[in-house]
Amino acid sequence: MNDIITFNGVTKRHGDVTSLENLHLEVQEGEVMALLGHNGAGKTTTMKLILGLLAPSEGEVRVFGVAPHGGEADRLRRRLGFLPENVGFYEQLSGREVLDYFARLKRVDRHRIDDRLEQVGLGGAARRRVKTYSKGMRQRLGLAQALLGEPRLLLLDEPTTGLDPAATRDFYATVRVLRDRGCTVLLSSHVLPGVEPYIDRALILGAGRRLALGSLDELRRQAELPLTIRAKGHWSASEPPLAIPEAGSTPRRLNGHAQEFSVHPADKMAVLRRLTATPGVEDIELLPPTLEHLYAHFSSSFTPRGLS
Ligand SMILES: Nc1ncnc2c1ncn2[C@@H]1O[C@H](COP(=O)(O)OP(=O)(O)OP(=O)(O)O)[C@@H](O)[C@H]1O
Repeated sequence: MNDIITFNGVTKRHGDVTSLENLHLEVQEGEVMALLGHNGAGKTTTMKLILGLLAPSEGEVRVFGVAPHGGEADRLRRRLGFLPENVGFYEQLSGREVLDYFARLKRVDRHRIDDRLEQVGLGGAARRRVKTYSKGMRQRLGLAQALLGEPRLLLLDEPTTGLDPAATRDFYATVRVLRDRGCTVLLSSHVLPGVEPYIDRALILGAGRRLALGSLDELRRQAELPLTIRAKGHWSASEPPLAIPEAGSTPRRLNGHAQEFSVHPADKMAVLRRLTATPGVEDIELLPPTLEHLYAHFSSSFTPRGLS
């Protein structure tokens, strides 16, 4: 696989403030990478370095093999699509007119505007004024704007902030189609449950430093957090809780129909074997740590700026 983005020991300083410190990162062609971190962790700085809006203080950034703030910047920017946080549009224009305006600004083919609107599910609303669009439709118009010129790399800064779960799902479903067509996507988000099903890997930043990097499975292996095993059945309040010695502790009783064990990953199979052989257990659910659990785990290992 080709690396589309490479950060090699990148540090960015603004006077006394270090917004990114010695970051090493490779983003490969066709992957969706999430950039996660608290406010001020360095996510926007990372995006600005990729866009060539900032130059590194130390180290080297390469995008499609070239330095984004160097002599190739203009040519490179045509291969990038960017959806900034809080994107704003002229309310009186239709979605189609907004895209036409951006296509002229970007000097890209205006004949593909209708395709872009269809691609993000706004074909039917193309001639409606933006002021009549919902928040979800505006974000999808922002995505259509980022797709002008058919970029091979998309940068999405907090693209689903303020969207409800259904609109978030629709937005990321569109992003997944783009990924399946070979587009590389880097997105930042605070809405972890919404983004979890759609990402290939996550980079967790804390105070400008890399705290963790990997796929969900890799992060789970690194974190070694317990998983939840839920046994389902019918138990009366007077019955004792299930006794599963391999689990190492007594279960939490959720109600008369479910009991939950917190199990170290290494003990998972032994607990499952015991539960399947236990009378009264009718069903078993496995709940691995979510992206939110992993994020909390890795970000608990650093001190936020100003508290050290
Ligand atoms: N031009 C600047 N001058 C001084 N400090 C800056 C500048 N740009 C960024 N910073 C600082 O660098 C740190 C990282 O900022 P950045 O905007 O990259 O964070 P972020 O993770 O995107 O945060 P948020 O989630 O709030 O958008 C912050 O402490 C910020 O105040």
